[in-house]
Amino acid sequence: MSQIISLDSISPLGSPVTVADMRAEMDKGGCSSSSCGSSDAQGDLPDHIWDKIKDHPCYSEEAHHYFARMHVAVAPACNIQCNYCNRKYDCANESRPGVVSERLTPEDAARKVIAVANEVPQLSVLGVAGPGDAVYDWRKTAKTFELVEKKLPDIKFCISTNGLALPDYVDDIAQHNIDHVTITFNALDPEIGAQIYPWIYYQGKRWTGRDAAQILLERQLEGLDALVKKGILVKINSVMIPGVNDQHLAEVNAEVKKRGAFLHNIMPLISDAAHGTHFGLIGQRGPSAAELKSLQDKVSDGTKLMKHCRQCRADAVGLLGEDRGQEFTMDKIAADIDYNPEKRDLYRQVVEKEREDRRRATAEMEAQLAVNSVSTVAEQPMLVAIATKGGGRVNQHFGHATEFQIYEVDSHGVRFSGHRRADNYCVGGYGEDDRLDIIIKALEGVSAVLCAKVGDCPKDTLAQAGIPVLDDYAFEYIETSVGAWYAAQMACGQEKATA
Ligand SMILES: C[S@@+](CC[C@H](N)C(=O)[O-])C[C@H]1O[C@@H](n2cnc3c(N)ncnc32)[C@H](O)[C@@H]1O
Ligand code: SF4
Ligand code: SF4
Repeated sequence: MSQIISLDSISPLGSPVTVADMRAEMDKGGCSSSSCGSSDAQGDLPDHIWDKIKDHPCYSEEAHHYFARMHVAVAPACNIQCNYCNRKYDCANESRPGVVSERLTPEDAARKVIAVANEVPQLSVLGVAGPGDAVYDWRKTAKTFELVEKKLPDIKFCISTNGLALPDYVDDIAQHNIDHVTITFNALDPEIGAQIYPWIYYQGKRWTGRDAAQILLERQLEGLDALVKKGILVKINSVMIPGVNDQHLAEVNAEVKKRGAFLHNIMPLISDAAHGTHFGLIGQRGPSAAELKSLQDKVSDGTKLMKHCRQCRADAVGLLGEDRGQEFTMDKIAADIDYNPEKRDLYRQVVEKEREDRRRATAEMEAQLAVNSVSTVAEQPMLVAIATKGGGRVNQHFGHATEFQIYEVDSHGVRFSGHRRADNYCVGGYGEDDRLDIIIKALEGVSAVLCAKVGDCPKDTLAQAGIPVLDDYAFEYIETSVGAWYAAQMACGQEKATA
């Protein structure tokens, strides 16, 4: 069968192959938020590890341009309390971990996975990230995976845990083909841990203070060691809490790296009195983008860092940075539903080609940047913000972006640096003018914004704030666009210097 396939023929969220396709797509006004990341290739990774991560949107920056995750909220119970967590049910419009619209039984969850797989061809990972603890609530987590595995044997399973129950379930985790486990690990020092965890429930007893933190720490390390021994990839989540553990997280990074964690994800504390958490109520602030970046830069020689985490809800669906969960609430899912693999299979074929093309174009651009470099002193990398709705391209209207991908560029190349949220909901703004103020604030330190299209008004307002917004690279690959923009800045600088 010969068939012409483009990513957008499969999903409007993918990256259309031709510029005309892309313009048509944009004109439809698609408004999904974006994906992110810089290319990462196999490098020194052995084949069996690369196979586990190459299509996992959280374990591979490159993959998260193309692949989606879904969380099913089957595990409501938790055995500890964190000062930053409030597990809300029935909440459609808050975007943070622990929040869900509806709790599911394993049977409902399995139906929902099939419904999503039929509609979202990018789907590659099924995760249980609460709203409580996937390992403490193990029976429901395991049952869900058992049911799904029968219908979608190619989907990857992923779980998140605070680690307290973990050592008791490592064998079960391995038996259920779970290749990816996240442990939240906020402190090696029990004095610091005691400021984060008011209590834990362990061996039929409630523990508090330093003792609670010490037990949790020991169980987390035991669980990490056991998983590494079994060859299961472990991601460590650490919540960065200024004045509590921010100065301590470099030590955590060194320890988890030493013990064989695959990735370290240092995430900012999300804190607001309206969330009803202890930290929110006492006014504990989260870190600024600059503080987070400074810590990430400090430890980036250590365990590989995840910088593209979106701190998803426990029922999130879609590419990272978008949440299509409300399209798949249980009232919209048929009682009897069969899986049709056609869209996912087609999508994977197209993505393979697109990824190869992007990698080649990026390598060519980076070689050119190095050739053109005239710098003899250490360069300060420049930051460029990208409006993208996935596919690794500059393909989103400025006005539709609820977040921007931030890339660093210098003559050594283009690197993904993180994302900055700029939506009204997130930062509490109202109205268009307010929104532009919020965006300008969110883009602090950024030298330019690249997008698919921008209106005159926002373009002028951002220009006055010293941030040019350009649509010259519409629908091109992100890395090649950023590289071309940087080369133009350098050429302009040289012209001025010789004039
Ligand atoms: C909701 S938890 C569920 C999984 C598991 N119970 C755990 O804590 O690892 C998922 C992740 O969200 C993080 N999290 C929860 N509330 C947060 C907040 N207010 N700010 C930042 N991260 C938060 C947790 O630390 C954890 O890494
Ligand atoms: S362990 Fe996870 S679910 Fe439990 S309170 Fe902490 S963040 Fe919330
Ligand atoms: S919370 Fe972070 S690690 Fe988990 S699914 Fe979302 S992006 Fe991936």
